[in-house]
Amino acid sequence: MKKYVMALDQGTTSCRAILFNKDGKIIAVSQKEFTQIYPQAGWVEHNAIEIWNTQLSVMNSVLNDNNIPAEEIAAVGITNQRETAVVWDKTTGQPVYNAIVWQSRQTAEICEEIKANGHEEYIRATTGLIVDAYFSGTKVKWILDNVPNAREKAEEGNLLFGTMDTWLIWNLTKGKEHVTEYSNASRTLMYNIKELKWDEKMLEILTVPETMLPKVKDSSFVYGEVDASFFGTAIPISGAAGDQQAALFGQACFQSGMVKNTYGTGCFMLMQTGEKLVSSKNGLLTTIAWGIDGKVEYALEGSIFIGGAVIQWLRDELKLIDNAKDSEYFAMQVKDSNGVYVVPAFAGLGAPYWDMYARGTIVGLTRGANKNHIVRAALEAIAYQSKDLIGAMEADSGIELTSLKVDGGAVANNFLMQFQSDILGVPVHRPEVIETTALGAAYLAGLAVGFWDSKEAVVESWALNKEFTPNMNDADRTMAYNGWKEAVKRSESWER
Ligand SMILES: Nc1ncnc2c1ncn2[C@@H]1O[C@H](COP(=O)(O)OP(=O)(O)O)[C@@H](O)[C@H]1O
Ligand SMILES: O=P(O)(O)OC[C@H](O)CO
Repeated sequence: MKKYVMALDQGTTSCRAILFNKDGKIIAVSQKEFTQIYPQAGWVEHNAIEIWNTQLSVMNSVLNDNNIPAEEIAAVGITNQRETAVVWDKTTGQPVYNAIVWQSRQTAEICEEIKANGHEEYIRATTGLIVDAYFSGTKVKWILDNVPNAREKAEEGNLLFGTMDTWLIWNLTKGKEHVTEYSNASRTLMYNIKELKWDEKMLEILTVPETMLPKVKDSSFVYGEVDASFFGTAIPISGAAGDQQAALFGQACFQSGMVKNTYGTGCFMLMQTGEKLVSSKNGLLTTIAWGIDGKVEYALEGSIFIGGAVIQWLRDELKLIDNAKDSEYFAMQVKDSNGVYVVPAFAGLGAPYWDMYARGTIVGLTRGANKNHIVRAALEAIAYQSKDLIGAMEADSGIELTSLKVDGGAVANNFLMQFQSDILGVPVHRPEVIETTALGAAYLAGLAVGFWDSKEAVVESWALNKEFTPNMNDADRTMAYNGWKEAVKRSESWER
């Protein structure tokens, strides 16, 4: 009897396997971190084989540790860190280079060339994206240009490209399926989001042979089966989406104008715009939310590169805290940040600034500034960055935000949530299940195999955990936010 759907959440810092039951409740979780590789300042890479092994090991442990037979799994759904690009040899299955991570800035020069050649307008209109090292396309070009013999092999048709969904499906099906879906394709800089096909001109600009690219399918679709040799029985792989789009789905944002913000390593705010493709005039991205039954829906997105990662930095590099949770305690020891602002532009700045050369800074330090103020300012920075996006989103969509649905690991922090509500001036709604990314992937997979009948099941399973309401007057809000804008200016263009 099929009792569960297994969601694989292949995130920036860890792999998770999560089992959901029919009510959309979490039954079991297994999670494991993998290595972050920083070959040079501003570069971030992952070992794709380590990611595959880590993902497989958490799939095994979530079943074995909980005595759940694989026969009880109705389907596997995949959600993943987006844009991170891996290129591998299709005969050996070996990557020709590390996966280049979405945060990595090593393709900034390629981006400058593309801009100098006047392609920015075309790229925005065709892909919905901005010319920035963030997206997969320039990463693939970098690998082909820099790895010995890679371009030759690619032109002979021997190399394959994939984002992490594609890489996992290829491995889970033992090399039978080279496939992706709409939401991940829309982050590659190579996909035409209007005509729904790989874009010839983009492939020319990026010098990427089309033979490397996966087939693009619906987000709720049986792509293939987990090979029976892994768990003793074959399991359909029947849903996939980039993690931010999966979270939008898991938050049941099915009507135009609904917004969610996910606070993980980065911080990503998405507004669902239905079948309408809204072009941003304010530094947001246009992206595909998902494709179901051949029908594609769109979203507007504000992408912040460093969200919860600033808290990891306080823990791992500055050693100000022992664990992420402690940040709430220290922030609450002081009544404000004492004029201190942390701008965590460690990987440049994403929306709405799009500055590949910005770098992190702390401003406003005085003799009275202490550890608590810095911890508090780091948390506040996550909320300020999110506020930067709201104005842009309201202007682009013509819809005024009246509340915000949140999810992701960092929303466990009550101080952060309260400050977010204060600085936005609207209520913040935290759901019972904050793993909405995995939940979205589970639903996409379960819908394709009839485990759930319709999207209504997602709406029914959504439950409020806590509402945070604004408790700051307008003058204080304006003053605090103006300080943030000044601080951001100090970080801009630094590396240039
Ligand atoms: N209580 C907390 N307060 C602040 N940040 C937190 C807290 N718990 C987790 N985080 C941050 O949230 C991030 C983990 O969230 P998660 O959704 O698991 O991220 P991802 O999917 O990107 O790996 C980490 O960057 C961590 O520092
Ligand atoms: O690993 P996360 O959850 O911060 O998500 C990364 C994003 O998908 C990058 O675009």
